[in-house]
Amino acid sequence: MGCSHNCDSCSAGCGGEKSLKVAANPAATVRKVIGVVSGKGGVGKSLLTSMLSVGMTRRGYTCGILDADITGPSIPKTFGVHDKLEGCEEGILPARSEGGVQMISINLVLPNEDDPVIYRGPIIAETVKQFWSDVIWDDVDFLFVDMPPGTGDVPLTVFQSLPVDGILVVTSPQDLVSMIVGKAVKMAKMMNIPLIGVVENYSYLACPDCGKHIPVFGESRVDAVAAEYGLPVLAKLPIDPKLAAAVDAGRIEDAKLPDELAGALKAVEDIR
Ligand SMILES: Nc1ncnc2c1ncn2[C@@H]1O[C@H](COP(=O)(O)OP(=O)(O)OP(=O)(O)O)[C@@H](O)[C@H]1O
Repeated sequence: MGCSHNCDSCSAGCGGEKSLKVAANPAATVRKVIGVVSGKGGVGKSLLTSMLSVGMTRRGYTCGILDADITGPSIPKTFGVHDKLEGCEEGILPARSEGGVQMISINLVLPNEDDPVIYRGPIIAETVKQFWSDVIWDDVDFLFVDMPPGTGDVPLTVFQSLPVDGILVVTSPQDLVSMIVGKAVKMAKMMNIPLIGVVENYSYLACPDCGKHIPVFGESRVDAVAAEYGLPVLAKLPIDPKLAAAVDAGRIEDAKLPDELAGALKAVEDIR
């Protein structure tokens, strides 16, 4: 039998290694929690998180985003959400995009969106935990957690504290793919978190005149590396200026998502 993470009511006698899992808000319902991680900044992790939520919402699921990138939050802006969060006696109510994506982000709490977040590590970790324990997620099928890059404090907190059902690793052709995927695989294994697969972003640019695929950041090596770790490559996403413009305008929900995203959406759907 798997660990229930409740040592108080368990008789397994496994040595008393207490679970660090944090209980969700009693009024919240979240069916699956998916982490989106990357080895370094700027590879498109937040855009992928947003597109997965939009894509799964279009497939009829209720989606939420927990923006765990506390010092570099970008999710609300991508969805054009600027209202401050509200609460009730039971907890914090997530903000909602026009399309119904629920979200929580430090940017929805700060007096001004461009205020910097100057928190010490332990405060950042507590904030992320509160985004789980205090928020009344409303009947969410898939909660995507946008993680800061790397394998630092916040990913560790998320993996230890939240019931993560799987993670997606985002890379770019430029990345030191082998090392980055290797680190993510090892961390996930150490923390007993299933790896769903790898998504390569910035794979190519389609020439607007002839449609030829130009590998702007070099030839991809993601297939060989993913195979080495027994992981599927779920998508190779193009550089798409229209997507960048939609993000900048806060209109990601109006954007045409790349066809290549279908593999990643299916992989998420399959973990139901
Ligand atoms: N495939 C793409 N086509 C066009 N623009 C993209 C693409 N992927 C990402 N971008 C743009 O590149 C910028 C960086 O992307 P994003 O913020 O998603 O990266 P990130 O990995 O989350 O970065 P950080 O580590 O800072 O959180 C954004 O402006 C985003 O809109």
